[in-house]
Amino acid sequence: MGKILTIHGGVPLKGTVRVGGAKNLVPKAMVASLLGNTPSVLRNVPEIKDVSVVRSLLELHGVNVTQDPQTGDLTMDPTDAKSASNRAIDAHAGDSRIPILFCGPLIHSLGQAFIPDLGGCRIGDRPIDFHLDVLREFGAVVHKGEDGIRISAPQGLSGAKLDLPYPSVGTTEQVLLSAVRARGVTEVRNAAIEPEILDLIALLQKMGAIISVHRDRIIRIQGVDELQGYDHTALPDRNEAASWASAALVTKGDIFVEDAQQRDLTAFLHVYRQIGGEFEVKHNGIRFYHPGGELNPLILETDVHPGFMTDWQQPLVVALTQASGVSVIHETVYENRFGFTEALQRMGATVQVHVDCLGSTPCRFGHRNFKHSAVVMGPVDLRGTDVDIPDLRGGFSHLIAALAAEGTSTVTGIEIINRGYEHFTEKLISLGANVELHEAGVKVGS
Ligand SMILES: CC(=O)N[C@H]1[C@@H](OP(=O)(O)OP(=O)(O)OC[C@H]2O[C@@H](n3ccc(=O)[nH]c3=O)[C@H](O)[C@@H]2O)O[C@H](CO)[C@@H](O)[C@@H]1O
Ligand SMILES: C=C(OP(=O)(O)O)C(=O)O
Repeated sequence: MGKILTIHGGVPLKGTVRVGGAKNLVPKAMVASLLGNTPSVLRNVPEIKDVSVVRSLLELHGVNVTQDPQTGDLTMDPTDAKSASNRAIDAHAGDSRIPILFCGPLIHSLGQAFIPDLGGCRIGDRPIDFHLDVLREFGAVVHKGEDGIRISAPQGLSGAKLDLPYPSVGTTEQVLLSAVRARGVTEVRNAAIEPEILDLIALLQKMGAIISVHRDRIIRIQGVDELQGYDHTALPDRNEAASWASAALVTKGDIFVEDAQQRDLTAFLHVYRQIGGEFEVKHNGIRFYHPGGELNPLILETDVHPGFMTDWQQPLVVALTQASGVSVIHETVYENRFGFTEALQRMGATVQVHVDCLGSTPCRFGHRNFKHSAVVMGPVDLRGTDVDIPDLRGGFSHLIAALAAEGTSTVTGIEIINRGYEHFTEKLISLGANVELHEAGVKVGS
């Protein structure tokens, strides 16, 4: 039986939380360790589900993974890498999106890869066509089976000239992790340039990779025969930081987010200030707080970096339910990221979702049946209710709405939160939240 979180709302969250290493970098950095011929050391590793899934997959492939009990730093030694049985790999079907990134490294070290069905948040169809297309351009052969995808490269991987249909984060990572040891030069146009991608490039550069980043989203990679292990400290999780910032605004609180980095949050901070949230950038983090008074509504579009990150959208929508007036949000990255607003409406929020592109940039989802724009009217008084967490950020949004609401909420599916927020309940309690966690009828923390 899963855990149940009971939330007694109405308490402003106040105090300090430290964000861990980025969920959207750390598991990929772990995959990169397979490319080296000596051990890699990864620091600032969060205790989240994707890390344990990738650790298990690395171990199945013969990588010796050890963790420092004090610091949590991971050492990954790939010198005895070996093929794993499809059946063992398939036990991780549906757990995470990261397995698709094993393709290049496994082909380089073992000649082939088997990829189980992917997991991740259900916020759209999330196809992997771009990934498979670029792998084919590198010379890989893709066999789609009932249980997963088998990829081989009888002639090895060769550099390619690529132009992505969209600056996909995962596909850009696929290109990097495949091209660094491919024969010859790769050039990728329309690449993603998110901070986590640049951190992955930094780490690959430490391994000996030859990579240059150019203007207009162009990345060039000169393949090399061998790479060494790396010693790298993961960048802090900007999405966790933005989530806590929204929590401060929604609960009328004051949260110091230790290790939050301004340079990775510029677009978020700009919007936060427009709404009427206050922040103070310090040498070791950022303080986020509600200054009192009314919040302002706004018009917002999510976009690829350096735009407003889609993973910030869901928690911020809760803050917009507290703004005085009408806000319009156009989600241009995922076609189905407003499902979470149904529970917000049950809590008293006024949110309408539309299939039209309600923004200045017509997106890939316009004139199709995707409810990818939202109109939010505020301010409203939120009231507690029962919620079942649908996905990572939608779940965080429900939790902060419940924390701000009048009355009690009962939350199931809380395990999903562990995909992106380490020690979540402990952090909430340290911020003064009035919550109780029950497991199979037993209270385990309050
Ligand atoms: C583990 C991880 O890092 N997850 C992040 C990563 O996801 P992920 O790497 O999956 O996201 P992508 O940037 O690839 O996806 C962006 C868009 O491209 C589409 N697409 C992508 C690949 C493909 O083969 N075909 C295709 O159509 C997707 O459906 C989506 O609509 O970047 C997203 C966008 O910043 C973030 O929200 C996720 O938190
Ligand atoms: C969409 C997200 O993650 P994933 O790509 O791992 O599903 C997220 O972190 O909000």
